[in-house]
Formats: sequence, C-alpha cells, structure tokens
Amino acid sequence: MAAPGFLETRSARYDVPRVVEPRILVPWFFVLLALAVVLAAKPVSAEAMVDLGAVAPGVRRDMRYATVDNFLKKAVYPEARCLLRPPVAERLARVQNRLAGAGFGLQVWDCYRPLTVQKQMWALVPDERYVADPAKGSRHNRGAAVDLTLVDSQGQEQEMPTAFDDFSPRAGRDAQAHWSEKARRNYAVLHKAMVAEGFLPLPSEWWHYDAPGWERYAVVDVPLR
Ligand SMILES: C[C@@H](N)C(=O)N[C@H](C)C(=O)O
Ligand SMILES: [Zn+2]
Repeated sequence: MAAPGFLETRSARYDVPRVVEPRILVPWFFVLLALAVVLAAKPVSAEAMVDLGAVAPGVRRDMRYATVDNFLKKAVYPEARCLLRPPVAERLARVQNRLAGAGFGLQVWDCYRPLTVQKQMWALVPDERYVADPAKGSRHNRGAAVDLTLVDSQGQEQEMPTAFDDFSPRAGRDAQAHWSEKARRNYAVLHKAMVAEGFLPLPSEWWHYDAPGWERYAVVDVPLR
C-alpha cells in the first residue's frame, strides 16, 4: 500500500480541474496579434482633424493668422478655420458648455497651425517663450493646442491681461500683479473652465492651452483648406 502522502499527491494531480486550458489561449493570441497589427497600421497620430464649428458651433472664431491683424502683419492662412484633433475639439466644447452656464463663452484665435507657418513665426520671433521652435514642433502643429479668450453671451470680448500675441512678460501667468482687477477676474473665469476640462496652460502666454495627450499626435504640415 502506498504511503498516505503519496496518495494525496496523486489525487491533487488528477482531481483538481484545470482552470485555463492552454489550447484555448492559442486563438486568443492570434486575435490579439491581429488587433495590434490593425492599431499599428492606423496610429492615433493619423487621426483626422475636425472643424471646431462642427463640434462646438457656439465657440466664436477670430482666426487672426488668416488676417493681417497678427504679429506677422500678413495673412498666413488661406482659410479662417479652426481644425483640431477630435478629442481636443470635444474637450473645448465641454469648456464652452461650462462657461455658458455662467454667461460667458470662448473665442478662438488659433488652432491647428501648419509647420511651414511655424517656421515663418520662428524666423520673426526665435524665442521659445512666445513661439515654439519648429525643429521640435508646436503643439499647434499637432492640432492639440488653442489660443483663445473670453467673450460674454453676446460674443463681446472681455477685458483680458494683454492683447493676443503680446510677447512680453506681462502676458505671463505669473504677472497677475500687473493686470487690472477686471482682467484678473476674467482670466480666472477662463482659466478655471479650461483646467477643469484638463487643458494645460503655457506659463508665458495667458491665451495658450495645450490638450493633454498632445504628444500622441504627429506634427503636420498640411495647408489650411
Ligand atoms: C505664436 C503664439 N500664438 C503661440 O502659439 N506660441 C506658442 C508657444 C507656440 O508657438 O506653440
Ligand atoms: Zn498658442
């Protein structure tokens, strides 16, 4: 007769049901492999951009680089369009909804910006506090940054710390002591709504916000059409 210890071992080997049958895993391995191939073929950086007007029609647009009213003193966009990656546009729509509840809204000055335009800007202002180095690419070039301001429910621009693209220390978010009381209050309304929806502020420009996850998108150089 076998020793009791030996019997216990045999019973453990033959009676305990197998929870995962290795053969069952084989087809799943191929399913996951196929999924990975599909995802690799369409990276998130290839995600198309959407017109903000289609996602958030209530947001006002004053696309300055499509006019001569900008620091380049010439129109560098053939069309006044605000194009963004879909999740960025949706995030901005949520900011607009938040502000609408308080009697305010957004007005965008710039969204997606072709890399060629970034190079033109850099040639004029080679200062990374105010213009991103095209060698690295701006988050605007990825369709993942916005320049914007606050308007009231009638679409009237509200007093803010400085004019758009005022490339001076006064435009910095740490310069609040130099802003008017009204500008401080309006800025706070805009900033609170933007960060509540996850946008990331650029310290040197009160009007510029990046979308989280911007690094997942490729730099693009397709003209605005
Ligand atoms: C040029 C200005 N509006 C701006 O967007 N600056 C930041 C730093 C950028 O170029 O990304
Ligand atoms: Zn910007």
